[in-house]
Amino acid sequence: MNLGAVHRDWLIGTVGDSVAAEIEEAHRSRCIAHGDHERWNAVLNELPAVDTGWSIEGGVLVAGRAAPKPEQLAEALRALIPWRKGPLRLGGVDIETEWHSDWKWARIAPHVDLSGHRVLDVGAGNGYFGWAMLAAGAEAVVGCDPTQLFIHQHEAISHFAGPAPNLLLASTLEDLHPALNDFDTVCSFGVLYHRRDPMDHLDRLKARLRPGGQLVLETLIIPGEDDRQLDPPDRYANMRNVHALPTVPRLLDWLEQAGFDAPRCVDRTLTTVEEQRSTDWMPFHSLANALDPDDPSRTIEGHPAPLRAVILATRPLA
Ligand SMILES: Nc1ncnc2c1ncn2[C@@H]1O[C@H](C[S@+](CC[C@H]([NH3+])C(=O)[O-])CC(=O)[O-])[C@@H](O)[C@H]1O
Repeated sequence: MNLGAVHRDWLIGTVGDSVAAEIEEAHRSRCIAHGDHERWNAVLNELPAVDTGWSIEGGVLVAGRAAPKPEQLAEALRALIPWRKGPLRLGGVDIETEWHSDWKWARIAPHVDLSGHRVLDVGAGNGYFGWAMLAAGAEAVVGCDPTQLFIHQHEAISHFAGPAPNLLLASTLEDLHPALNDFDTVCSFGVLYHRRDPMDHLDRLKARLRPGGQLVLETLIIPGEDDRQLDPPDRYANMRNVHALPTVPRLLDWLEQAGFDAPRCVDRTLTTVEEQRSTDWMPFHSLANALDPDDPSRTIEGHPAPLRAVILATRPLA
């Protein structure tokens, strides 16, 4: 899994030849380390050649002209299930993803100016938001995500979209090459609560920003105006890997402690079973299975149901 020419050229122009080669090699070796890589790669190699191009239409990422045999293409793309982030239309095939990621983006976009920005999207999934960010004027988006399936999905999307400065590197934030820094905007959507040490995550996000750059943080919170956090002792909404969930005041306090300027909350929204749901393209359990059937304001473990906040903050100039 090498990077496309546009992605390699962008890296070379940003970090130089030898570091770009190191980044590409780390990406390749992480992708091929997965036991399903050969199977996923075979799908990518069989994708039909179509006219490329992309646009976002009513929140749907539409990539590539309609393929001549849509049923065959749909069958091929099903081999990359579960499709979580979208909605997508690839080569004319509609992929109803688990998440209406366009709804999340609609809550974030009015508050951020990405014009001409180099953006880092941490935990980018299949890179859906990268396209939305390019459409909003970003110059280039570098996503990182350690989940190899999502990298293969990004390859499939890029096959139809054609060359674009929406890179997706197979890496955690912690392992991302140190030369990838000085971003104008760093985004972390849906990642903080998966980290055992939220302060460490915030420090790492700050380190990737240029002085004066903006952080856009989206994460699960709990309701309340007091300074508190929930540390789920076991699962939260069926997920094993959820750690601290703060109130907004506690979250803003974390950002101040991490040395960000002017942290502020611009949105709080309950996640609905319309926004996150099982579909033909993500046929496993989803949010509806994680809520108490008698009281959907609670998770099945008895915690407050998923509530998400969007926070903006700035890395100080000095
Ligand atoms: N250490 C890490 N570094 C980077 N990525 C990580 C790490 N650990 C996990 N991930 C990745 O973070 C993503 C979390 S999902 C949010 C996706 C998108 N942002 C969204 O907002 O829809 C959660 C959700 O669906 O809410 C997954 O793709 C992981 O592989």
